[in-house]
Amino acid sequence: MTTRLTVPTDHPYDVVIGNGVHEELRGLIGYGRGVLRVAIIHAPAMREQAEQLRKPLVADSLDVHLIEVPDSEQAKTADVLSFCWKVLGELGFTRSDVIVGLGGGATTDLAGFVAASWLRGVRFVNVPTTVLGMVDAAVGGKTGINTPEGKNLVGAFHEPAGVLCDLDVLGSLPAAELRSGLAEIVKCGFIADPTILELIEAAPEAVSDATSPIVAELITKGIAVKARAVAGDLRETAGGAEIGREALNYGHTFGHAVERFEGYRIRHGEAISIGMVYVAEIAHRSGLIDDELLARHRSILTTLGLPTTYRPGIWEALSATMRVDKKTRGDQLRFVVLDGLASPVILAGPDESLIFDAYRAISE
Ligand SMILES: NC(=O)c1ccc[n+]([C@@H]2O[C@H](COP(=O)([O-])OP(=O)(O)OC[C@H]3O[C@@H](n4cnc5c(N)ncnc54)[C@H](O)[C@@H]3O)[C@@H](O)[C@H]2O)c1
Ligand SMILES: O=C(O)C(=O)C[C@@H](O)[C@H](O)[C@H](O)COP(=O)(O)O
Ligand SMILES: [Zn+2]
Repeated sequence: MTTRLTVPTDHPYDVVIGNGVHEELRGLIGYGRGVLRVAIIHAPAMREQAEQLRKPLVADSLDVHLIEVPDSEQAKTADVLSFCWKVLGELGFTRSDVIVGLGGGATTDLAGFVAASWLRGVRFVNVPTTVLGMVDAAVGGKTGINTPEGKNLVGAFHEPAGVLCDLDVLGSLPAAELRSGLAEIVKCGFIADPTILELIEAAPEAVSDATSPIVAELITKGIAVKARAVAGDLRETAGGAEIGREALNYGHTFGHAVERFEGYRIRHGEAISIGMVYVAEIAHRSGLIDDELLARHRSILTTLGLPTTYRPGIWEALSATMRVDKKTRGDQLRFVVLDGLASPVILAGPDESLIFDAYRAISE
């Protein structure tokens, strides 16, 4: 079965989800727009998939180039970005040409930013190959790279022309990468769709197979949450009572600080898992959520084999990194917290002692 979800922004686009759907790439690229060249940006591990995507496009007389970039977070650097610009320059890549980002979230974040920055913006299609990429990174148009000072500090909002989730590629996904993607799906459950949590809690063992129907259902539900969140607030500018897209940042203020402290040797979803428990502790200590909802964070994430604790004794470093989080305004830290299940709100400027105590509660 093929599912087609539309992300209803000002420039709506489709997310196609199904098995063996790679041929749909043609439609998402959109041949009617004078496209001559396609550049497929991919990590080394995705070389075979890139060749597979290339064939039908070449048969359609397109000039298709593969741009191989380093794996994972090593791709999200200014040097790699600059390398991609050089290749596009040499190819004579024009505004009617199309970039394809093929791989996990790190690759699609980079490829999206290459597309956003080249000639001030060319079309791009994402072909995510991890659960995390499908459910989160490839959708919504947040693109970018890291700097030595922090995660995703340079980037642009640039929406893809389409997203192609071929579930067949998940057969080779390592278990740890599946778990990492499930963390972002659990996030969607806590902030917007508790049926996600119920599905996982009812059959935790079933979600250990990335190719199972339940994982496909969870991916579809997660994408639906993301599509709704970005639809009305693409640039994350909603304020006041309407939290908008910032809800998707649940667990990320602390999670990004952990990623940076670990030199990106921890997976994004693992860091976000710790970050969600951290922020649930903050909400609990602020009287916003009860014991049960706090405990539910620990229990579902632990059931999935995700971390819920972090190393002690490094508060100063984590706190300093959290201050360059994009939600910070002036010197005021802002956290996405819950004031109930599926009810995300912003907590601005919590007491330093409260956020430190929450750290102590999760560190061991
Ligand atoms: N733009 C957004 O809205 C957004 C949302 C969430 C996360 N992100 C970003 O996404 C990144 C994390 O993405 P990720 O978890 O996909 O990690 P990743 O891109 O680092 O990929 C993880 C690993 O899986 C490998 N891999 C990819 N597909 C595979 C497959 N089908 N089979 C076997 N191995 C495969 C990759 O080569 C890599 O080694 C982070 O940089 C995070 O900041 C962005
Ligand atoms: O799409 C969003 O908005 C998100 O916040 C999704 C997050 O899961 C994702 O990790 C995103 O890259 C974080 O963005 P940032 O703005 O905090 O860098
Ligand atoms: Zn994330």
